[in-house]
Amino acid sequence: MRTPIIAGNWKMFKTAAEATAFVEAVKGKAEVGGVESVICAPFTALPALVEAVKGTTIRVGAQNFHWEESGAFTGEISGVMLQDLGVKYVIIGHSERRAYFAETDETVNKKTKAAFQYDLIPIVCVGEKLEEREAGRTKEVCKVQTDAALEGLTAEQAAKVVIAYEPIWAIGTGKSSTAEDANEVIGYIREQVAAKFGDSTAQAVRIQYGGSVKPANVKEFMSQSDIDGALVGGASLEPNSYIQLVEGAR
Ligand SMILES: O=C(CO)COP(=O)(O)O
Repeated sequence: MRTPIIAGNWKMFKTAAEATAFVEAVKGKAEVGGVESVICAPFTALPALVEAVKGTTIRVGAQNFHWEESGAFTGEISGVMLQDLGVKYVIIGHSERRAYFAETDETVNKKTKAAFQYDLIPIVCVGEKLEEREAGRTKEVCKVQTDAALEGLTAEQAAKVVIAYEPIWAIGTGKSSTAEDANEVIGYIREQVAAKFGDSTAQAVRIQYGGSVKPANVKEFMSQSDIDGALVGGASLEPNSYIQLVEGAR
């Protein structure tokens, strides 16, 4: 049995004070037995967030990091720094980072491997652009990105990775994939994990759907056989909406 995981990706929203106020509002509510609840915040809000979630089951994630432990990398944050704060998850290879910040399959792989050195659970994002979907290349793109991200991991590490399937055309557009389509692609991604690491690893890996998930549609996605949770942008920013997302994953 895979534990469902709802992760809010706050992107470039919320100050430290706003993050603390958010946790005060969702405490005890966005905590549902059998569902993992993770908030991925901007770096500057992480210390406040780690403090605020103490005594709750909510976990804290970052949205990026550098694979080197330290060095002359101006503006970067390393895994050991996140670990030091008490951060438990990190989003890797979000399509916005691939599109605007030169993230590649290679850097995604370096970061995915590095995450395990610092006890960070990677949430690895894959997904196709609109023109790739229209050209019938969705599965091919997801296979290439998944294979590249997981290259060089042990089966034991791969089993702990969370993969987020986020069709790029569905992000922030209000146009979500149908639950059936998302389930088909996610099932295919699981097959790729099985081909690389074996069946038991593939059965353990959690694969989320992301792209315009909201309280009104989360249950539909969660009712699908291969969808183990959601990575949510816009609808994770408001406390009541976030609570409903976590409740919807039960
Ligand atoms: O990019 C996303 C989560 O990482 C999805 O964003 P939206 O939920 O705002 O579509």
